[in-house]
Amino acid sequence: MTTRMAVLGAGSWGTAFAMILADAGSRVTLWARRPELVDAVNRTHTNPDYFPGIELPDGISATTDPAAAIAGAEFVVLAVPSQTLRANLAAWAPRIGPDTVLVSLMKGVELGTAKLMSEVIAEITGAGPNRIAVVSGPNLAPEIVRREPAAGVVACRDETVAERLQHACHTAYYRPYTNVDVVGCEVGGAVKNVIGLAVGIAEGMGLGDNTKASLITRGLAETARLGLAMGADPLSFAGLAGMGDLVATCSSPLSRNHTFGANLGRGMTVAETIAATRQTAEGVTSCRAVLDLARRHDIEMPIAQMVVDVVHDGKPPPLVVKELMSRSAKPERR
Ligand SMILES: NC(=O)c1ccc[n+]([C@@H]2O[C@H](COP(=O)([O-])OP(=O)(O)OC[C@H]3O[C@@H](n4cnc5c(N)ncnc54)[C@H](O)[C@@H]3O)[C@@H](O)[C@H]2O)c1
Ligand SMILES: O=P(O)(O)OC[C@H](O)CO
Repeated sequence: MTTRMAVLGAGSWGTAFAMILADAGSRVTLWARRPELVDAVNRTHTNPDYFPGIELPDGISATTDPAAAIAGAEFVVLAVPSQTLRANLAAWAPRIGPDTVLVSLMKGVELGTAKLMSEVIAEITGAGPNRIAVVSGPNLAPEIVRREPAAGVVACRDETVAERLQHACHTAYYRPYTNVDVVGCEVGGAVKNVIGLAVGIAEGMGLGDNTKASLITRGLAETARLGLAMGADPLSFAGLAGMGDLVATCSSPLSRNHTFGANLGRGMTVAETIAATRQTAEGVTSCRAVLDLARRHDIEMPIAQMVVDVVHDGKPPPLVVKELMSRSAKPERR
């Protein structure tokens, strides 16, 4: 029997992941807020707002009615901005069945609570860890919709559930690996956006590859420090949701976080950069929540601090670079 999937959120990654699921053989109902977009998906099999000219598989249909999308779905895939998930899910939760698996595509931390998306899902729906999964890894949506080969991670504390999801999103161009370390995969995904901003800032300032490689490597060190304090498996940070995603985000002009940082490094103001960014750059808000999380776990995250200083406290990039470089000397493993 064909598996039914709901993807709630028809932005960049929601649309690309719906394509993966449909290419892997499921029937996918994509929920979008705007009737014009729903109409375009159903009539023309395209999402003109995000991927003009890309033909979506026949297995995808769209609706503005979340209840219609959720009804009968084995997996409900959540693809909205991290900061709106709580409110969205509160409205959707009464429609979600007791056996449905909830899948987070999001890479952010909730501002105010410092909660990971899996924690918000558990809190709002009451779902246990065997019904909450996360997809992460180096998955720039514009490359995925061109069906360029990529690998990803599907994480769930229950390995059999992770394997079911793996099967549901395994295609000729998308190779998902299972992982039971949900926290590690989520921390990797959320913090890489913040490091992507930092690398973008450096690039925009005209700094070169030594600077960028140093930020990536020390960024991974601070990601792992936070993850370990939260109970993550250190090996996850050497994997696709850690190093893999960091490399993609920090090297690609397709990354919204990287581009946002580069605009700031070039001298654009935060307001100008926000105006120029049509899509979700999670690190911009999540950097403050990541720092909050670090404080709660008594962890130092100097690069995340530098990003907050620039993005939220208006410090000029050259000043934060100077501050970062004048920190006291220490052993590499601390
Ligand atoms: N784009 C990528 O390449 C990519 C890859 C992996 C993970 N992600 C993650 O996926 C998540 C979603 O990102 P995206 O790229 O799809 O962003 P996006 O900006 O392209 O799309 C977000 C979607 O959410 C909708 N939305 C915005 N505000 C909303 C609200 N208040 N209520 C309901 N819906 C709302 C938008 O209309 C849009 O359809 C982010 O956490 C991002 O980090 C993105
Ligand atoms: O465009 P970004 O910066 O949100 O990054 C997209 C994906 O997370 C890359 O894996």
